[in-house]
Amino acid sequence: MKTIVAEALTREAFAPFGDVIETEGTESFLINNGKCRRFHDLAKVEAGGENARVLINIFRGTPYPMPLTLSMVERHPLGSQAFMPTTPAPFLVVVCPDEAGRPGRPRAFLTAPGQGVNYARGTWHGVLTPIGKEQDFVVVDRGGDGNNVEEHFFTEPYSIALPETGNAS
Ligand SMILES: NC(=O)N[C@@H](O)C(=O)O
Ligand code: NI
Repeated sequence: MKTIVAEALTREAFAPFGDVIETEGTESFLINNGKCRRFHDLAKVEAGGENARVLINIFRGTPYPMPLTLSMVERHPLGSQAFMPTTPAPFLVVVCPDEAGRPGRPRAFLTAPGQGVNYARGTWHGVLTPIGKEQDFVVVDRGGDGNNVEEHFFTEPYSIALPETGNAS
């Protein structure tokens, strides 16, 4: 198996795949008579196709052993998909560039506590991957008619390792 080591998630590194959802380095302004700070327009929500609408969901993810055996990635051709953790624990994000309709070599990112991600429409990604314990996420994605998931199974799985030695499964 080829091993890929996760890198720290940054807005710049993730830009080809979507948005990093965090307050750091973003525009914000006070609302509610100064009692609330709005961190505004952090990610691009896309919902295309017939009868498209935006869904707000909660995903309760079960952790995966590390290093992760990545045998499949998927994408959503009709909309974006955002994952925002409700607890400040890091999780694993895996994405692939698209190469003529097939996923290229995966890239893995370890989020900082509290960071979320928004996969741009059609971005190849691994499924939700918490680390070490069950974690809830607010998930914003697309509902409506038509099929919004395409899966790709690798002929040879990849091993996705965390940057430090914390890869014990
Ligand atoms: N299938 C589903 O809703 N979840 C996946 O899209 C995922 O990215 O985890
Ligand atoms: Ni998905």
